[in-house]
Amino acid sequence: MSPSTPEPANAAQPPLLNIANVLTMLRIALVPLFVWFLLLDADGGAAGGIEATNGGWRWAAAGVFAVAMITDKIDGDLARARNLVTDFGKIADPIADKLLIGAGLVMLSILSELPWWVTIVILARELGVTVLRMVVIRYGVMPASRGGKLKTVLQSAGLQLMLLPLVVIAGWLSDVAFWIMMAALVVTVVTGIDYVFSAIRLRRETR
Ligand SMILES: O=P(O)(O)OC[C@H](O)CO
Repeated sequence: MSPSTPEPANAAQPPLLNIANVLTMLRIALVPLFVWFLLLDADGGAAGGIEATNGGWRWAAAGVFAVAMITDKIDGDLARARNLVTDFGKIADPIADKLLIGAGLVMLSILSELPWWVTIVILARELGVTVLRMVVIRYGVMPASRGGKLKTVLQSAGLQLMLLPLVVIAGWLSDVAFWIMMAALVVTVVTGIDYVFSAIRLRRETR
């Protein structure tokens, strides 16, 4: 897990309104739609809760999630290939990922498909790293590390599988989804600690 390399804030920046940043904002805009589709699919469950009916809306929610995660890959690639990397993008991109993945985790816990403790540990790390980024912004921008990117890939893959009505397709895929989510949990915690060291380094280097 290599630590992220803190970067001093860029003086000369590409225009803020560029295709990579627009895709990031689109990803944020897809979050309410994704949650709405999951709610449309849900029905009254045991003990007054709600549970998935695994109907068409669930497929639609899984589709919106897939589209949003594809924009994550595309905006990163575009930003690097066309020199569109901005400080705004470095901060907004991880936030967009966290909103989408956070919404997915909370919804799966509400639907009793993911233990709340998994959701809480991941959300605590994501919130902590976001706050840390804001706190150290006066020293420079702390971009996503390679470990952080791996964490997002594992979280997205686990969530994407869990969002598909796997019980209907093949039960064993539920186990695969669960273990990917456990791997995501471990990488989430380890990279969270790694960012703390990165922030300390960034502060030391710019003092
Ligand atoms: O580990 P973080 O918090 O920097 O997030 C990583 C991003 O989601 C990668 O796109």
